[in-house]
Amino acid sequence: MAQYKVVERFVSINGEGPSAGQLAVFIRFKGCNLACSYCDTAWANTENAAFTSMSEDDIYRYIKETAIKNVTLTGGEPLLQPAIIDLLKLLATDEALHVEIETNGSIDITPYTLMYNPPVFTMDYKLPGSLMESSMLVSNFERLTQKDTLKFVIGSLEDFNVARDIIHRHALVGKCNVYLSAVFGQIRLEEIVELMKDHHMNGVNLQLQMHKIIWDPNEKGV
Ligand SMILES: C[S@@+](CC[C@H](N)C(=O)[O-])C[C@H]1O[C@@H](n2cnc3c(N)ncnc32)[C@H](O)[C@@H]1O
Ligand SMILES: Nc1nc2[nH]cc(C(=O)O)c2c(=O)[nH]1
Ligand code: SF4
Ligand SMILES: [Mg+2]
Repeated sequence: MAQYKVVERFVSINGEGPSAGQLAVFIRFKGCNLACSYCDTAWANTENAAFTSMSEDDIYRYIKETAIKNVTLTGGEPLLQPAIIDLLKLLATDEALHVEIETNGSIDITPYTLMYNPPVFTMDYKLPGSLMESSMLVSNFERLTQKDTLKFVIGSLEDFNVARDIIHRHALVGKCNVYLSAVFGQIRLEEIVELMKDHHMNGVNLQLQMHKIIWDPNEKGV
């Protein structure tokens, strides 16, 4: 059975995305192919980050032990785990679970959208301030459905303008959820709201990272 590198696992309220405010069990995988300027989990992406090697069965057993229905797979970049499709297929057999995956927009999600009972995707589009925009795979937009979310993490006016242009050009509102989030501590939330008002951004959600409000923003495992 395949092994997965898990850097942390915990139960918390989901602070982000379409299930924000609900309890979720989090599995955070090691390693990422990008290096966003603002990454709040860069520690999980270093070569020497401590991890637990877990099989699909180990992960599934842990999830069931928590008795929590919502599962969030994150990282690092979860789609880099070589056998992630096997884990997703195992979790998909359990209709009682609601599985979400956070992915960075650089990896083709097609195989994971075509499977039986696919997970809910929150996919980032990395904006200029991340310094990772050139890695974005725009073809992924076509794979997102109404249950999925395309998310833009904004750190500047330039980021906002690029996000707005992409939302408009690809007619994303109505195709999937569209979320704007702030690079934590880098831009005032009022500024984003004013920009949303100025540009009549109907159907777009501003999301806060609730866990960074509830707990110390640098706290792990929450
Ligand atoms: C740590 S990433 C892991 C999943 C995947 N690698 C990705 O980037 O989507 C989870 C989410 O946290 C967001 N994030 C990371 N650092 C952040 C920060 N400093 N402020 C706001 N959001 C941040 C990412 O943009 C992403 O949406
Ligand atoms: N509470 C909490 N909710 C989250 N939603 C997405 C997270 C992530 O790091 O992907 C996250 C996280 O790290 N903590
Ligand atoms: S893609 Fe996600 S995990 Fe990777 S560096 Fe960017 S925010 Fe961090
Ligand atoms: Mg996080």
